[in-house]
Amino acid sequence: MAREGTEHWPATPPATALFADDLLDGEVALITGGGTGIGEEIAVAYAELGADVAIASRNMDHLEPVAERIEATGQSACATTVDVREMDRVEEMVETVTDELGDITVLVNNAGANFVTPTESLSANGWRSVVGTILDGTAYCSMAVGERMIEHGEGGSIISMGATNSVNGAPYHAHSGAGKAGVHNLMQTLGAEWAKFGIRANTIAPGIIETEGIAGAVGGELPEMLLEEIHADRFGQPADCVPLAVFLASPAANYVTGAYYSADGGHLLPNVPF
Ligand SMILES: CCC/C=C/C(=O)SCCNC(=O)CCNC(=O)[C@H](O)C(C)(C)COP(=O)([O-])OP(=O)([O-])OC[C@H]1O[C@@H](n2cnc3c(N)ncnc32)[C@H](O)[C@@H]1OP(=O)([O-])[O-]
Ligand SMILES: NC(=O)C1=CN([C@@H]2O[C@H](COP(=O)(O)OP(=O)(O)OC[C@H]3O[C@@H](n4cnc5c(N)ncnc54)[C@H](OP(=O)(O)O)[C@@H]3O)[C@@H](O)[C@H]2O)C=CC1
Repeated sequence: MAREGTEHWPATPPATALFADDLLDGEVALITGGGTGIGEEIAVAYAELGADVAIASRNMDHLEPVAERIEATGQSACATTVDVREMDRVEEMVETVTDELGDITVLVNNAGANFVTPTESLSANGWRSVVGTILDGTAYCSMAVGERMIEHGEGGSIISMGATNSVNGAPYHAHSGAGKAGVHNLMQTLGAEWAKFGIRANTIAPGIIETEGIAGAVGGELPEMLLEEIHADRFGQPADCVPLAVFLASPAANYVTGAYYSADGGHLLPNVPF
């Protein structure tokens, strides 16, 4: 089974082959969870298109190599540790990024957590660990960055990673699905409330994207049987999520807020005729 691309569902080309190379000139982007998986792809693509890029997560070992990739494009990088579940740490992160790179104009709430478990086996701490990262983390980062965007007075773009598991519910994803549903609702609220400040807030919902994170979440390899539910007949790659993230950060999306875009190869579309 081809994973990178198939005849009818080819791999998504690199951002530099799709967008003008100065599209994000002058932007300062902060990407939480930017040291791995989808966040890493977005971080490097933003830098290749002219943005200065900050990346933040709990483990500096994840961040340093990506900071080097960002700097290799000629843009400035900032790598700083944070646990997005703690508001004080989030405030420190925003302070550090602003001091090092200037006012943040694009926030990507990409830090995420998941593990697949029967709900009857989920402990309160397990619930908090995932919902805290997904929903509290997205809220804390949006509030801390949004406050500064409002003060700065030049608008901005907030992009959050949702997930298709939040749309219809998904067995064994109680914490993740509920948290991601909250993320989309939060982006809609911020899109409405902060429109008067020129701040846009949108959600990208990846389907099943092959990353080490999801492999860990399902306890190993993605089961091949999942492909039966995906019309594209391949799992997604991190690069499949990048064009939406570039679009939403760019002036091409100047009239787009509160929107929800899936990149899922048709995963949510019915596959039976009834
Ligand atoms: C369609 C796909 C949708 C979305 C996909 C993605 O997001 S892919 C991206 C995915 N990427 C990532 O997930 C990357 C980030 N993920 C992580 O850092 C960890 O996986 C984390 C989410 C557990 C948080 O770590 P941490 O150090 O903060 O926490 P901790 O280790 O201290 O555990 C806290 C509690 O959770 C419990 N628990 C844990 N595992 C299981 C399990 N399998 N089963 C049951 N329970 C489990 C653990 O027992 C404890 O509860 P207890 O015993 O005290 O009552
Ligand atoms: N892969 C998939 O199929 C799907 C992914 N998504 C979402 O896409 C996003 C990226 O996922 P993906 O790239 O697959 O997975 P990864 O596990 O690679 O990415 C998650 C990132 O979040 C960081 N992170 C986790 N917890 C925290 C925390 N408490 N504070 C700060 N950073 C944290 C991790 O870094 P560190 O360990 O250094 O803290 C890591 O870089 C997530 O929001 C995920 O929920 C949604 C649907 C499907």
